[in-house]
Amino acid sequence: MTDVIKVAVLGAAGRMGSEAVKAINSAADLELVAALGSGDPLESLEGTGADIVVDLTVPSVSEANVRYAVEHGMHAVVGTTGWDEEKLQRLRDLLDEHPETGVLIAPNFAIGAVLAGKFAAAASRYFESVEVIELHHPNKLDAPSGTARHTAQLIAEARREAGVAPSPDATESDPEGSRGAVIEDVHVHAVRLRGLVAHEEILLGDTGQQLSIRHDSFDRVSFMPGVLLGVRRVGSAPGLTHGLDGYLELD
Ligand SMILES: NC(=O)C1=CN([C@@H]2O[C@H](COP(=O)(O)OP(=O)(O)OC[C@H]3O[C@@H](n4cnc5c(N)ncnc54)[C@H](O)[C@@H]3O)[C@@H](O)[C@H]2O)C=CC1
Ligand SMILES: O=C(O)C1=N[C@H](C(=O)O)C[C@H](O)C1
Repeated sequence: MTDVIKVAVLGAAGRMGSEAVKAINSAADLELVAALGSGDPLESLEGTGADIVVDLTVPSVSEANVRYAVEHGMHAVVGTTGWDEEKLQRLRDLLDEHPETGVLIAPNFAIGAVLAGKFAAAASRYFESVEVIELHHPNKLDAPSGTARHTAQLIAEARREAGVAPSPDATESDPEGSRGAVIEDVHVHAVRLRGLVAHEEILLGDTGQQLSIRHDSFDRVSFMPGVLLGVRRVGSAPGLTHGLDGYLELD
């Protein structure tokens, strides 16, 4: 019989954390050994024997949580947003000092969202224009979403490699910022609407045609297979993996 993986969830009372607790409790090969909320010190992890920390908290604390895990010999699976290039580089530097440890930073755990990003990047080489729209519930703290940022970066990278120019745009005046955020030359628009969960649409346009690639998470259970995949894989994937696609055979 293979060993059971011991898992600690940070942000366990949150929307994602509470789903993750249920998913881990339902998996025969995983054991939930700690479920921490905002009042609980990280030191409560001591003595739990946790192999993996799952971070589903808020952007302001996620980096410190992951550093603590790595420095205490635990792998980490991270869904929390806010991991910009500076934070990622600091994490790579830390992992260089802990070469056995794995960290997965997953902007989106839903397989459909991962595929939408990959498909959009591939398609964006063949279209003159591309823009990203993300749509979420109004309780979301950050905008644009981590997923939309990641998608824009994948698109920008694919277009750079293919020598595609930035999308044409004749806008001369936009005092209210109607054209959205610009992430590596890709415009990203954020909608917050009661009733929504997590949605992303990538619009690709060229003369006489448009391609739309859309993903909808209607329920947070959509993220759980990805969380469980991360938990099962991170211990055998040392270093930093940015994006769940790093654990999938998609290329
Ligand atoms: N990667 C993915 O697939 C997904 C990522 N997310 C991201 O995950 C994060 C959490 O999202 P939600 O669950 O919707 O938010 P939420 O606000 O419902 O949950 C966050 C929880 O973290 C707790 N918390 C805050 N500081 C803490 C600390 N120091 N230690 C432990 N717990 C702490 C809060 O009290 C709260 O219960 C966000 O950054 C969100 O964007 C959300 C959905 C999917
Ligand atoms: O806050 C959310 O809800 C979500 N956050 C992640 C993001 O910012 O991309 C993932 C998903 O979109 C849901």
